[in-house]
Amino acid sequence: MIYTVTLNPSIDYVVSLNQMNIGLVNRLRDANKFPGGKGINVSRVLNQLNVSNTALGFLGGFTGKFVAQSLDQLNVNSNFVKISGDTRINVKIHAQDETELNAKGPKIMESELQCFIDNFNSITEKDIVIFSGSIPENLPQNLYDTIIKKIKKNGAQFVVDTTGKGLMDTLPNKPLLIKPNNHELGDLFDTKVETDDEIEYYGKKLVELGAQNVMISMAAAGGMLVSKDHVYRSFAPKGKVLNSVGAGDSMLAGFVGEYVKTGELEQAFKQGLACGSATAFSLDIADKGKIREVLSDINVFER
Ligand SMILES: Nc1ncnc2c1ncn2[C@@H]1O[C@H](COP(=O)(O)OP(=O)(O)OP(=O)(O)O)[C@@H](O)[C@H]1O
Ligand SMILES: O=P(O)(O)OC[C@@]1(O)O[C@H](CO)[C@@H](O)[C@@H]1O
Repeated sequence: MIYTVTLNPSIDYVVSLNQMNIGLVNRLRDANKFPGGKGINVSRVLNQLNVSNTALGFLGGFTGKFVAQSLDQLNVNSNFVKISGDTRINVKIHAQDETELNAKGPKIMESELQCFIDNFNSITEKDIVIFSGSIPENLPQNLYDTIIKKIKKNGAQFVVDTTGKGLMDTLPNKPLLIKPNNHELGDLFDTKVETDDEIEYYGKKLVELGAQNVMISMAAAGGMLVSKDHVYRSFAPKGKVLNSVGAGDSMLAGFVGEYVKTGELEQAFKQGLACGSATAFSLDIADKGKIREVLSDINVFER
C-alpha cells in the first residue's frame, strides 16, 4: 500500500482576477475551492493513475469536513485523525502573477499526534510512505525523520518532498525519491543553481548522500532525474497554464505511480512530467484524460 502524509491539509481557495490592486477592493472573476495539501494532491493523482493509496494526516472543524467530504466524492481512501482545531484555508491568487497565501494551520494536541503515529505500527516492507508539505508549527520539526526511522525498521520505503535541513536529515535513510525544485536544490547547498550541469552536479551530491532518486522540477523548464546510474532530462511541453499549484505534487505522484507498476525509471520520470504539466494546464489537479493527452508530448533523453 502507498500512504500519503499531509500533516497540514488545506482548503485551497483559488481566485482569479485580471489585476490585483493592493490596498483597494478587488472584484474576482472566478473563485473555486479544492481539497489541498501536498500529500492530498499526491493521493488524488495516484487515484487518477489507478494506484491504490491511503491519505493520512489531521483534519478538523468545518474546513476539515469540506476536505473529508471532497475526498469521499473523489473516491480517495483516507484515514485522517480528527482534531479539535480548524483545518486551514490557503488562498491562491491568479492575477498578473500567481501569489499564494498559506495559513499556519491548527495546533495539534499530543493525543492527536499519538493517534497519527499509531498508523505506522503495522507498516510492512511492501509499503511506501510519501511525506510532503509543511509540518504544523507546534509539532516537532523533525517529525518526518522520527517516523521514517520507525518505518525503516519494518523495511518500508519512503519518499519525501520537503526542504532544507528537514530534507537533508532523511537522506541517510535512503529515500526512494526526493523532489526538490531547482531553487530548493540550490538552497540545500547554500548556492544558486542555474545551468543543467549545475543541477546535475548537485543532484548527484544528493544521491551520494543517500537519495535513491532525485527528481528536480523546474516549472516551465521541465525536469531532471538523477539516480546512481542515470541522468535523464526533459523539457516541459507548451500549453496554457491555468493553475500550477500542485504541479510538483502531481509530478511526484506520476513518478511513484508508474514506478510501482513497472520499476522503470525513465518511464516513471516521463509519467511524472506528464502529471506535472497536466496539472499546470488544469484549474484543479489533473484528471486522467489530461494526463494521457500531455504524456504523448513528453520527450525524455539521457544526458
Ligand atoms: N508552466 C508550466 N508549463 C509546463 N509544465 C509545467 C509548468 N509548471 C510546472 N510544470 C511541470 O510540473 C513540474 C513541477 O512543477 P514545479 O517545478 O513548479 O514544482 P514545484 O515547485 O514543486 O511546485 P508546487 O509546489 O506548486 O507543486 C515541472 O517540472 C514541469 O514538468
Ligand atoms: O504550506 P505547505 O504545506 O508547504 O503547502 C501547502 C500547499 O501550498 O501545497 C499544495 C501545492 O503543492 C497546496 O495544495 C497547498 O495549499
